[in-house]
Amino acid sequence: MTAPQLFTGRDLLCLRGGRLVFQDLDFQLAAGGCLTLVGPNGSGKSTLLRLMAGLLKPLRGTIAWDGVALGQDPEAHRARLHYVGHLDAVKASFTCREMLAFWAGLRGGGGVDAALAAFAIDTIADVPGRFLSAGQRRRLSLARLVAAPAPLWLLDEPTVGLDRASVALLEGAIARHRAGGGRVVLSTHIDLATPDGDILDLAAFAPLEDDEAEAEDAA
Ligand SMILES: Nc1ncnc2c1ncn2[C@@H]1O[C@H](COP(=O)(O)OP(=O)(O)OP(=O)(O)O)[C@@H](O)[C@H]1O
Repeated sequence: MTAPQLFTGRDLLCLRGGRLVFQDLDFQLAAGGCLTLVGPNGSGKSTLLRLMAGLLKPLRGTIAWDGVALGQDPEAHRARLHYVGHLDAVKASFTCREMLAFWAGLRGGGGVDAALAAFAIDTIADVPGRFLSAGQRRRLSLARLVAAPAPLWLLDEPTVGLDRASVALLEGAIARHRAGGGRVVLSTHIDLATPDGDILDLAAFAPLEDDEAEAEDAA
């Protein structure tokens, strides 16, 4: 029997702006898994998601996919993930359908109609980005997860701006992704249904005052 492929972080320590954000942090995520990052403002949830995406590097520790450190094959890692951050990269002049077709084209996916349906934006498929409400823009940003499948979803506060019905649509999309072996890491300040998922509380990895002073000296 072969060992399951794991997405792992070991002994992570991260500085931002010369300040220690978290230390001694480990995580592990198997196929079909979901990891929910919680913790107070500034505890490092967005920072950890950016490390997982390969957009930032830890000062110490290693993040690896199936035992291969992200730095060894950054292109392969970029190709396997979708990162949805706080900003919705929606073009003002593109309709929802055009935007999804553009994203799908970039990633070799073709599920535009499925993506429109998954986030109930089929009724506004031909509305240009400039006319979308905040919640509609967010739904469009999330729909690209479905338009161009990728094994790893990294979602930074994906529910911001969503109404209750849209939160339920997101929960459904995450459940289907996981059922197909996909992995999800998300940060949230609200309860999101992620059955059998794991929770990582960033508050548990906050530096002690002495550690902070040391990090500032070292930076
Ligand atoms: N670009 C940056 N330069 C310097 N420091 C930063 C930068 N971005 C974030 N930080 C700092 O890193 C720490 C962690 O921020 P981060 O955004 O990861 O927290 P968070 O847990 O996602 O917070 P929130 O719940 O408010 O979204 C904070 O102290 C923040 O001030």
